[in-house]
Amino acid sequence: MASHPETKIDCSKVYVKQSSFSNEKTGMFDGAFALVDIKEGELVEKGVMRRLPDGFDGNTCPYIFTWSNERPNKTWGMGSGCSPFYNTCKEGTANTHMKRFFDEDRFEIYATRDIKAGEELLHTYISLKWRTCFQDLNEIVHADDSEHKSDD
Ligand SMILES: C[S@@+](CC[C@H](N)C(=O)[O-])C[C@H]1O[C@@H](n2cnc3c(N)ncnc32)[C@H](O)[C@@H]1O
Repeated sequence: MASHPETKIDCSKVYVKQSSFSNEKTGMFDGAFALVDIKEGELVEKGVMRRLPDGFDGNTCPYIFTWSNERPNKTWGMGSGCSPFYNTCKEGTANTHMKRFFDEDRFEIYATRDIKAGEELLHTYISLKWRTCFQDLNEIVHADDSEHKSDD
């Protein structure tokens, strides 16, 4: 699909619909999906980040991004395009990775393996383990790990 060479936002390979993780038990929610086959290492989506006002507490909002390496994090951002709709999974299992350019307030999302058209796109949230609003989600994502641990 054609895009302007100077565009800062390109999510033309991605679409958003009801997530494959969504069901009556979890409640209905959306996710980002590959529109076309995407090769390992290929750019999936790129976009810009808009910083939220000082004092905004991102611990309470799951739709915005951790936008610094400082911990505890105080800088949060609103991502363009389909970026807010990517759901998450545990480390090492995601099919995409978000590269964050904090100095330029922009991001690029790359495929970590070949992705088929129609597959849900996932990346491991860097704040999954510590963000208050992800506490339940972190337990869901790592549920298998705790089952294995209790078996030990
Ligand atoms: C950044 S949003 C992702 C888009 C969101 N699903 C939506 O419909 O707007 C993060 C939220 O998506 C849901 N989510 C993300 N990954 C999930 C998963 N693996 N299983 C269940 N829910 C998930 C959680 O509600 C989480 O707080």
